[in-house]
Amino acid sequence: MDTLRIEGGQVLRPDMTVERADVLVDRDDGTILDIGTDLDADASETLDADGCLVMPGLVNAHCHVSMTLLRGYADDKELDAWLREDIWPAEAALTADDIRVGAELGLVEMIRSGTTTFADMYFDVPEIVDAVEDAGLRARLGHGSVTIGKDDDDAWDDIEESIEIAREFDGAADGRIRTAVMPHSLTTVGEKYLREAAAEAHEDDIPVHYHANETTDEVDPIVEERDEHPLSYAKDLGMLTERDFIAHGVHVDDEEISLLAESGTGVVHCPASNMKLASGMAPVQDMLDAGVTVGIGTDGAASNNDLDMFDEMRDAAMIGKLAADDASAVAAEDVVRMGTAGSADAIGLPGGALEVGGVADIAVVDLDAPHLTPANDLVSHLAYAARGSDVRHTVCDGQVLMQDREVLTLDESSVMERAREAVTELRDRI
Ligand SMILES: CSC[C@H]1O[C@@H](n2cnc3c(O)ncnc32)[C@H](O)[C@@H]1O
Ligand SMILES: [Zn+2]
Repeated sequence: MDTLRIEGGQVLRPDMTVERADVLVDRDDGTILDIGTDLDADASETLDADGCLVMPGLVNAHCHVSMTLLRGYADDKELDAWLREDIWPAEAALTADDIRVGAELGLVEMIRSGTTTFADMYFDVPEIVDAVEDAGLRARLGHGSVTIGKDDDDAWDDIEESIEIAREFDGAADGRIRTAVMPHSLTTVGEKYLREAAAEAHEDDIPVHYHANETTDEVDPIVEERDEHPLSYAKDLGMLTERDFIAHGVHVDDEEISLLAESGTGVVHCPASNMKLASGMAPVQDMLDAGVTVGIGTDGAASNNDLDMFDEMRDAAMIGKLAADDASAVAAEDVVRMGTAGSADAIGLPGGALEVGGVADIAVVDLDAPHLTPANDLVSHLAYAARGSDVRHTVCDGQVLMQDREVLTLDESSVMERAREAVTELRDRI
């Protein structure tokens, strides 16, 4: 058997306790064989975790990974103006090669900061599939459809593309890639298209993922036109089921929180994007109290402006307290759980916890840094003090993606060089 032993570290267990232990991984099937102090001495390969915390790989539950190319391209605007005046015109000029190199750049950033799994909505999805296959991460990918501003034929083509992509690539990369049908939002996709997309997705047991209740500009027109709140509309459309998950969920009222809890629909909280675009403060503690499955996502690098899930957990804790007007709200344990198991549950992928028989998706965090000293409480450090750059090794599906801060699956400097060139040419085209 081909095995990997991560040795000498402290391990974060699913109940948020930390204990001294080694982790033994079966690299043939990518699962955890054992966790303990007396493990079989021989392993095919070892990773040193002395002075480190071994934790589940982080799960970025909502992203547009190729938007790394638009990092810093347009800042300091609210969502609608940002999308219409800057982002959508720039995206119209992106080529398939741009999408590929933007995805690779984002995947390098994720691997470097301990993210092993992500969910992504974009276009030219086959390029993203290839990049994920090479990089070795786990992902739920989908084509984002928009129908406003399109004639009926073009609108149906876009919806059909989302369904076809979801069917074609589900199970790709030895099962590491799963898919979803991804209509962009409840206001940018028309009612009949949403209904059909959800029905077709669910017929094949494929989830639906969309932006919802992100800004008041998005909520108010639905309430005015339909006399119901967006998530009640989504329920009528068949888009609020246990396998589905929404991004943002900022402006949700109590009734909508109950709908989310009853249906089991996941919510991906995107605190940095919500702050940067001044979209609002999501009632995260209320959602947790109601039993909603809440994960965390970075959103794209153009509204964040990085893909570091440690940053995101810290932001989630900070804004969660502000939103609840309660310093005990959205506590350290809560955000670490949301950035790992909560996200994995929301997007319906394995991972998010280190347990025997579970997938070997692991981040090893180097604690030997001034900002992580002293080690009073390691869960507190993960939530409030650690940074993506503290990650020393990243493992996904039993494969080592980064060892001693060297990314093994992608050529980092070549990716960065190609990304710079792509953006020089892109800016000429826009
Ligand atoms: C049609 S593919 C996905 C689409 O979503 C855009 N996008 C990026 N961030 C956000 C956000 O916070 N809310 C809504 N839409 C967003 C992205 O630029 C793509 O066009
Ligand atoms: Zn988004």
